[in-house]
Amino acid sequence: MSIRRAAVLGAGSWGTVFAKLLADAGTPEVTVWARRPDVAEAIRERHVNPDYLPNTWLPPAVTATGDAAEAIDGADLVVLAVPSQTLRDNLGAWAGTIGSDATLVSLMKGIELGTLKRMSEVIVDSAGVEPDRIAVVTGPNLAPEIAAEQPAATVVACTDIRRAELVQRAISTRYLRPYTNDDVIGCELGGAVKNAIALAYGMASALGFGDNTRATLITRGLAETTRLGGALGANLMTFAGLAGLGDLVATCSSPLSRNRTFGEHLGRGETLEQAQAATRQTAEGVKSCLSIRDLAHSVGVEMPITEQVELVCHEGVDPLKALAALMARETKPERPGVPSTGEHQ
Ligand SMILES: NC(=O)C1=CN([C@@H]2O[C@H](COP(=O)(O)OP(=O)(O)OC[C@H]3O[C@@H](n4cnc5c(N)ncnc54)[C@H](O)[C@@H]3O)[C@@H](O)[C@H]2O)C=CC1
Ligand SMILES: O=C(CO)COP(=O)(O)O
Repeated sequence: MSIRRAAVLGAGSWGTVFAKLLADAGTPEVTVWARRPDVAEAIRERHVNPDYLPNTWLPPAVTATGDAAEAIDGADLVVLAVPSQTLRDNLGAWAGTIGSDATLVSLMKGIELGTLKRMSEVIVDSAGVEPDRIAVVTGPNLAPEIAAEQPAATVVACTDIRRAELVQRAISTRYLRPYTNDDVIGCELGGAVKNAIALAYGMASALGFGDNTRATLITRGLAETTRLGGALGANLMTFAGLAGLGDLVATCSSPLSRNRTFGEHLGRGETLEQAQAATRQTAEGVKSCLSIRDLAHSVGVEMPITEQVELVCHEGVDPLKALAALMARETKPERPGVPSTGEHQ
């Protein structure tokens, strides 16, 4: 079985590149929903998204509309590519038009404020679909690099292996190699938390700290992600894979990352508002650091880097002071509570 018609809801960086990917992998009809009619028209008429990817030509199979119902009509694959914090409202308006056996794909990397839900949980709530119909695509996938067809890998996480394999086939190209994974919780947490850690990494970079500091942030960032995952029922091995370490390293090390770039602005002493004005792009970690911190508190897990990122972003704490607070924490074993032998070694 293969996808005949796909809808991609959201014409930002990743949504647009994902539409190209589906077309390159052989989906005959891919319709993008763009919020702005001029963006829909440019994609439809000129096969380019001038705002986000002006230098990427979109294949003929990709078209666009400003009417979400038109994009969704008859689609057997519905891809959600909007900011995490607007998903519930967006999907609430679209849910009734989604086919009863369509597979939903989540590209979002965030945790909802207030409900503390992962994106697939928000989809279940607002579209009223069973979790088995939702596949999460996540991994080290900076949109501009995938647009340029640079080789990369990704993960398709779904509890229904048949649907995971369907999506895997639908995005498998000579430049993207998708792996399946049944650990939806771990894959979504990896994608959401790495954005908060990339903010810290950006701050440290702008403050002039070198590779020891950066490697420490990546490694301890992964440790706190894994702790949260363990408490929420994820498979801990997921965090050593593409959706965990892979995405964390790509996002922290890339100047293309919006989260890292946002962190650099904060590290240079800008306020949240100044950094927002300077970047004008979605940096998911800025809001999700709040919900991730609250989620961690709700299950009694410590996430010191995420907590300090939240303090810098939302309480105006000086990034240098945040770093000093991390360094002054009580000393402890590297893996507290993990036995010296056993499955987690
Ligand atoms: N850009 C990237 O390299 C990657 C992004 N992601 C994730 O994919 C998700 C979407 O990312 P992008 O496409 O890059 O986002 P983006 O910010 O570039 O685009 C978001 C799209 O959603 C639309 N939208 C709909 N309702 C909106 C509202 N109420 N407020 C603001 N925008 C609204 C915007 O018009 C825009 O077309 C995010 O969760 C991001 O973390 C995941 C992998 C790679
Ligand atoms: O998720 C991403 C890469 O996998 C994109 O990261 P940014 O949102 O920080 O650009």
